[in-house]
Order: sequence, then C-alpha cells, then structure tokens
Amino acid sequence: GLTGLLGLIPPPASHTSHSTACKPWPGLSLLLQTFQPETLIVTLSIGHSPTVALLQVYDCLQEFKEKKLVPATTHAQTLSYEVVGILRETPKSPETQELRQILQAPHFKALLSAHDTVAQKDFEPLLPPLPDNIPDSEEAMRIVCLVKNQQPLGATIKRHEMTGDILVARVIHGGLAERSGLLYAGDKLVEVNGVSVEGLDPEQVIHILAMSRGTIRFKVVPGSLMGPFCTYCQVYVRAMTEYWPQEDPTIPCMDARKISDLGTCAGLIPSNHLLKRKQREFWWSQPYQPHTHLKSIILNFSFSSSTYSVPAILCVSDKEEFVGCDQKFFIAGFRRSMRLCRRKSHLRQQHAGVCSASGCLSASGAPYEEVVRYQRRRSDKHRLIVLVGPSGVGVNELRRQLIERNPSHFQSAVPHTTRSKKSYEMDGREYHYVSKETFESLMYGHRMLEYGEYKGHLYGTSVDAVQAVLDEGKICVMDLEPQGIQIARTHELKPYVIFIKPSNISCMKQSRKNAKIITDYFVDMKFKDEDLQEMEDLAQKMETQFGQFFDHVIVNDNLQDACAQLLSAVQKAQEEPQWVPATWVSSDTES
Ligand SMILES: Nc1ncnc2c1ncn2[C@@H]1O[C@H](COP(=O)(O)OP(=O)(O)OP(=O)(O)O)[C@@H](O)[C@H]1O
Repeated sequence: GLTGLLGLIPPPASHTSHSTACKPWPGLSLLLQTFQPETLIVTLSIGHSPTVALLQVYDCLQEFKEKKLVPATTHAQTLSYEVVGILRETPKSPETQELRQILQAPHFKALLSAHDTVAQKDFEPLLPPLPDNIPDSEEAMRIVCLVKNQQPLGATIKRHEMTGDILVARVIHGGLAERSGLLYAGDKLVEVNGVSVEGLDPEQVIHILAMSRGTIRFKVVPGSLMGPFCTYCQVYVRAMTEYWPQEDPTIPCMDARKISDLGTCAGLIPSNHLLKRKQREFWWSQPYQPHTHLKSIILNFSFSSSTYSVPAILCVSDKEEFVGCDQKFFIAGFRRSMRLCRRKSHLRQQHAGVCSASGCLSASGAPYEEVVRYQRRRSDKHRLIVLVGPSGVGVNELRRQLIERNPSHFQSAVPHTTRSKKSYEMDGREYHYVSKETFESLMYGHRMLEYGEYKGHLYGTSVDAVQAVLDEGKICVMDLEPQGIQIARTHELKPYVIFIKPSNISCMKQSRKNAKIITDYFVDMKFKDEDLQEMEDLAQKMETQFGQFFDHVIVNDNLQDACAQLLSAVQKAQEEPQWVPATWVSSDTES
C-alpha cells in the first residue's frame, strides 16, 4: 500500500509521458531504500514536481531525525488527513482516484489500525473499574487449588471460639499444604470445592475434604488480614528431648507426627486458652508429662575413676603454675588445681546422679523450650562463650589459643578459691582469694557457675567474675562441665555453648601422638588407647544428655582447623541472629 502510494508521485518533466505517468518514479526506489517509508509519506504532495516533492521529503526527514521515531496514532492520522487534503485539492486526477481506492482498501485500513494499536499498546482487555465499597474480606479473598493425590493435605483445621470461623489450625512441616506455600495457619476457610463452610463443624469440613479427589479448590481469607480475630502467632520451640511418636499410644494424628530431634527448633501455634479444651488438633501443644513411651535420655553415668585419672593440662607441671606467667599477658582460669577440682566435681555429680530429669529437659521441665531469634545489638554486652567437652579433648588448648590470638578481645574469668595466696600470686589475677564463708555465701546465693573441692580447698567461677569480663566489653570464654550449663543459661549471660567433640579413635591416635596429659599423679603422660576410647564414650554420653543445649559442635581433629572453626563460631554467636530461649529476650524488654 505504502509503496503503491509512493509510486503515484508524478515523474520529472523529462520523463512525463502518458505511458510512464502511473509507473513508479525511478528515484523513488532509492528513496525507499534509504529512508523509512512512513517518514516519507507524510510529506508527499501529489501533483507537485518531483524536485519539490524531494525537497519536502528532505525537510521532513530533517525534522524527523530529531524526533523519536516511535510510531503513534497521530502519524497514521496525519497521513490520512494529508492524503485526504491532497485528494480534495485535486479530486479529478486519475492518480487521486487510484490513491482514494488504495486508502479505502481493507488491507490499508487494517495496516493503519494495527499500527495505531501497537503504537498505543492498548491491546490489553479493558476491565470495568472496581466499585468503591468492596468489603475488606471480599477484597482479601484468595482462591487456592491443591492437587491431592494419594497423600494427605498436611493441614489441620479448627473452629474459632469467638467467631465460629473455620480456620487452618496447623500446616504440617513438609506436607502438601506447606509445600504449596498457599495455605497458612490462621487462614479462614470460606469455601471448599464451591461448598460454603459457614456454620459447618470442622468434622463436616474434614468429611468434604476426605471425599474430594484430585484438585481441591479452597476460598480463603488470609489469616494475616483477619486483624484482631486472628489469635495465632508463630512460636518456635526447641526440642529438649527426643520423642518417638510411633511409640506414643496417645497421639491423635499419626500423619502429623514428627520425631523431635534434640535441640532442633520448629514452629508451633500454641494457644493457651485452647489447652484447657480437649482440642485434638492442638495435641502437640499440650503440656507434656514424660511417660513410658518417652525413651529416657537420662543416662546413669557409671565411669570408673580411671576416666578421671587421665586429665590433661596445658602447663605440664606438677606444681600449680599458671599458664603464661612469663608471657606479656596473663591468662587466668587455667590453673591446674582449678581444672582438677572441676573434674572431681564432675565425677562426684555423675556418681551422685545429680543430673536429674529436669536437667535433661528445659529449665521448666518441659520437653520443649520456646525460643526466639536473637541478634545482639552493638551496644549489648557480648554473649558468654562456653566450651564443653570430655576431658582431654582439647577444650583448654582451644580456649588458650583463642585468647592468645587476641587477648584484648577474649578473656577468661578469674576463678575464686579458699586456699591462701602464694608469694608470687596476685589477688584477682590467678584467683580471687576469699574465705570459706564468702565462698559459701556465693554458692548458696547461686552466684557460682561451678565449684568444687580439691585437696581441701574450694575452687569455682562466679557469675560476677564472668560479668566483670563482659563489662569490659570483652568476650568471656570459659570451659564448663555440662552440668553447669543450666546454671549459666540466664538472660544476663546469654551463653553460647560450643561442644568440642573428639574425632574417631584412629584419627586421634595420629593427631594425639605427641599430646601430653597430666593427672593428680602423673606428669607428661601420653594418651593410651583406653583414654581415647573413654573420651569417645564420654563425648557420646554428653551429646545424648546435654545435646539440646549445644549451639555449635566442633570436631577437634586438626588443631588449627578446630581453632579456625572456633573463632568463626564465636564471631557468629556475637554478630549473627541465633535461637535463644524466649525468656532471655523478654527479660530484656522488661528491664
Ligand atoms: N587437635 C589436637 N591435636 C593434637 N593435640 C591436641 C589437639 N587438641 C588438644 N591436643 C592436646 O591434647 C592435650 C589435652 O588437651 P587439653 O588440655 O586442652 O584437654 P582438655 O579438654 O582441656 O582436658 P581437661 O579438661 O581434662 O584438662 C594437650 O596436650 C593438647 O595440646
């Protein structure tokens, strides 16, 4: 069409003859090759001499060079109007007649129309405007389609106590509903497969669901938009014990069962007022009484005293010499008496069965503990770093290496003792020297994180000694027997517990070839195979009994690797969000 239109330009005078009048002017093909036809067409003046037409074309091209060459309706319209104008001026000429025919042709009209449609991008369907007064619930309505094959939906429902709405009570981790990412706890069900659930009992809705095959279509109002009626909020808990649901005869919903791994955190939707009611769907948040199906993780340690005849000490000496005494800085908390006394107190506690049931569960004795993500603010004190591990695994070696790396950043707490100060010692450096009465008042006032007796003297580390390090803006690193973790777990210390685990025995035989241990009686003793075996056994028992308190585990195989891991874990504990008991953080808010 456009080419035809251009072809109608009269040829130059020399070429004008009747036979060539309607043939395209030869120069035109050059023009067409050189320029976009649509920019040319606008300026064509039919009937003018070719030179004038060319000048007009030139002018127009100059003008369009400056413009954005995006086609727009006006261009097409301009073309039509100009052509119509020309037609009016020379209505009788045969060229005009032919042009008129071309313009009327459907394909040319379609071309212009397509051009305008694309240029305006108005090809999307036009929707009627929304009315102003839509109810909020309708606006928030969501259609969710889930394809139910052989598997259950993986969600439970309940009726809201006040509104009577049918709500999604729980979305089971890993189930179909959770994987779809479309249904959430607290969502209100409005319809299931086109059937309104208003006024229905949860059992009736479950029946509809059970009868449904293939795609199930839910109409839901998201719980997040239900304002004050939505009483659900996600709560996370840490499993403080292992649980074998398949051995639990009281479990109401086998599909919902989940083994809780020690120390793992999972989201729940507890609702205290509902606990009073016999709500099947809330069985998982019922206060739990350990009973026969809960495999006891309270192990009775029965070590021979030989376990404790191989304690290791950094400073190979038969005297109570402190580590680093002739170095530029002094590292407290590595004294041999203190370490031997700690081990003795551990032994005594194990034999006395001090680790009670509550010691293995949460502080409240519940099998789970509510946790929250805690991110230490820059202005907050550092978290206490607690290292735990079986005797000889390298807890003190790692602690010493960490402190030596940056003594102005990491520090041990100075322990207390009732023994008298020696001539070369300084009060508050090796120990805080206190009377037996003072020591006991700290003990009974629960201000001692750990304490024990060695050769008739009391030794221990107080909360205040740890606080003193934290108050200086440093990171306090201490080793603790696992029984002491519970005492240290307070909102003021917010301990981050790192378990130092031995590698397997064959690896340790290699790595500990030159390692020296010291006992009450022996100096520079090498590890024997049975020492390594006992270390491994003790580590296993510690993990089973106290694993729920461990925030991080480091296998101490290669010492340098373990050291690097420790440094990174300590940094993460201080700088990255971590799960901590909810009480630590709420106490913060109160204070
Ligand atoms: N990864 C390792 N490779 C080689 N030797 C190691 C490693 N870790 C620790 N050792 C050495 O093992 C010995 C015991 O380590 P350490 O004194 O730190 O044990 P511990 O866990 O503190 O035990 P205890 O609490 O009984 O004193 C030390 O000689 C130490 O240098």
